[in-house]
Amino acid sequence: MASAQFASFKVPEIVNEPMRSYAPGSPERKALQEALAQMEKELPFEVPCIVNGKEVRTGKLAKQPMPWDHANHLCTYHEADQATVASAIEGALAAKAEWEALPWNDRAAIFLKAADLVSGKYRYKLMAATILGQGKNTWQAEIDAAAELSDFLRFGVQYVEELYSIQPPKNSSGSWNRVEYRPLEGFVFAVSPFNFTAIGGNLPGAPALVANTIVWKPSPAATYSNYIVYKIFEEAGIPPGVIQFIPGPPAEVVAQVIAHPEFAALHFTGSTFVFKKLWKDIAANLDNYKSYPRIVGETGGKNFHLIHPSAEVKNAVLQTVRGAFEYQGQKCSALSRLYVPSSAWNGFKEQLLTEVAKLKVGPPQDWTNFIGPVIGRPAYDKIIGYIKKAKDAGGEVLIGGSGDDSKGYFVQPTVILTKDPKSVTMVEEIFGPVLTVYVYDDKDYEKTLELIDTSTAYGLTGSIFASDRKALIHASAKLRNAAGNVYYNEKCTGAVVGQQPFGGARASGTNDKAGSISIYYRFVSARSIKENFVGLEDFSYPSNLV
Ligand SMILES: NC(=O)c1ccc[n+]([C@@H]2O[C@H](COP(=O)([O-])OP(=O)(O)OC[C@H]3O[C@@H](n4cnc5c(N)ncnc54)[C@H](O)[C@@H]3O)[C@@H](O)[C@H]2O)c1
Ligand SMILES: N[C@@H](CCC=O)C(=O)O
Repeated sequence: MASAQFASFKVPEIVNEPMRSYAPGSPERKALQEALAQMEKELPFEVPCIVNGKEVRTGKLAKQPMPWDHANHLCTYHEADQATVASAIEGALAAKAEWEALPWNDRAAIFLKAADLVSGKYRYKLMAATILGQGKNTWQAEIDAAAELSDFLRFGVQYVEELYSIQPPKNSSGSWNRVEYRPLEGFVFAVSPFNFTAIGGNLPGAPALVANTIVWKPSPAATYSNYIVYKIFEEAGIPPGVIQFIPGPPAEVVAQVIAHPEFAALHFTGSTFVFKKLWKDIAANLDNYKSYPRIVGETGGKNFHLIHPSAEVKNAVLQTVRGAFEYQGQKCSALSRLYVPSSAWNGFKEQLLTEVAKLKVGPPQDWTNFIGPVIGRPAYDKIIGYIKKAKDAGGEVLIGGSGDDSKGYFVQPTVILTKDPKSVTMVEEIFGPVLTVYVYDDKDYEKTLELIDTSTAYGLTGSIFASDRKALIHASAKLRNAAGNVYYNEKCTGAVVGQQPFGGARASGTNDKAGSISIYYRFVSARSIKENFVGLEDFSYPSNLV
């Protein structure tokens, strides 16, 4: 039976998923409340591995504790053992031929349907899992699990449509040139972080959209929300084997997968330390691979706000509060070093401390809390340890500085004043609600630009606050390589798919820009095709004639 053929088609118009307000009395607040109550009543859930569309229960159990109530867990999950990992890889390779052969419009339709399931039928369930399991408040869960995830899926279709349409502009007479965007040979390995449910979906989703098959290891601290994402892919029509869901002990699972000869690409988001380790392990295994693996990794940050003397203080203060403390500073983009001119410091400080004092800390499902828990015991200890190190190095805690781990992992929003712009909390990624301030002498503005550029290994995000346009242009030029996402008079977090392609260079990653067309190039292997229409009459050239 002949299948439908489209030489060309138009994908539906893609727009950003509108954010819902969750204001008191709104239908979305009621729906989310119901989803949370239902989930709290039914937990803990049991999560299997999924290989070739079938649930695998290895019996090797691990828990995803809830960070606001660590005595209880959201789910128990079956950790992939060696046999499960091996069958996930073989199954992904076996599923490849049929997935590659599926017409593009059908693949696109599956992802558009997945987006609608995220933003519709499963919106509140996904948000509830992100709130209870990853400790996001409602607004942060809406940004992530509802809006960003559906945006990744929908805009992805638009970007791949654009990519496939990039064709050679010229043809010699009697011939026709085309470029075919093949998926990579082998399978793609997605390793995702805890802090964004959307990134969990995008790491396997983006390479699958361009016809790769994927082995996906989610973060242990985001297992349940990521499992729901997997089930959404399945309901949307992604065939068995195309995405293999294998939670498990990170180091063991990852080592086994990247040792496979058909490992074709790593799609990673997480810490710089782990990414560097994986890159070295892949390099050490290079002779065993069929192809050169593609390595895509978006990693840590040490993001800055630079306040110019001409900045509008109220806006700079409020953007600083959001940038540093939303989601407890657990965004790769979170603000953690602030540079304020001495001429503005007194007023700035007063407003900053007044606003920070208003931030309410507590369980994420309580509507009034701005700050929830940090993700777990290691994170809590690390953050408290950094506050101590900063104090030991002479830093002055202006507000916060303490935590309470008796029920959940709560750290008070903390502002530290330092006289040393290269002190530990000005240069190392903390990944918690800790902001360090360096007050620069106005006459040292140029030196401060140099400091911002050179004092950390990272290059992810940064913001410049100035009302003087010349100052903005100058600082932006000087800090050109200090951030892959730079903002003017706006906080350094909150990139939106389709609006600010996201990622940074230096130690922050390969800067392949999630949420843009460029990420898709990394997961295709182009083939140039030249077709000749006119046969040769003779092998010799005119210049051979005498
Ligand atoms: N640049 C970005 O776009 C971006 C986005 C989100 C998070 N991040 C970064 O991610 C980090 C926070 O996320 P995280 O705590 O989940 O990161 P992480 O590095 O601890 O974990 C990321 C993934 O790697 C796995 N992993 C951990 N240790 C491993 C090991 N030894 N061997 C193999 N795999 C291992 C984890 O299980 C997880 O799946 C921060 O550094 C943050 O800046 C970056
Ligand atoms: N894209 C998000 C950060 C993702 C990393 O954690 C932002 O721009 O705030």
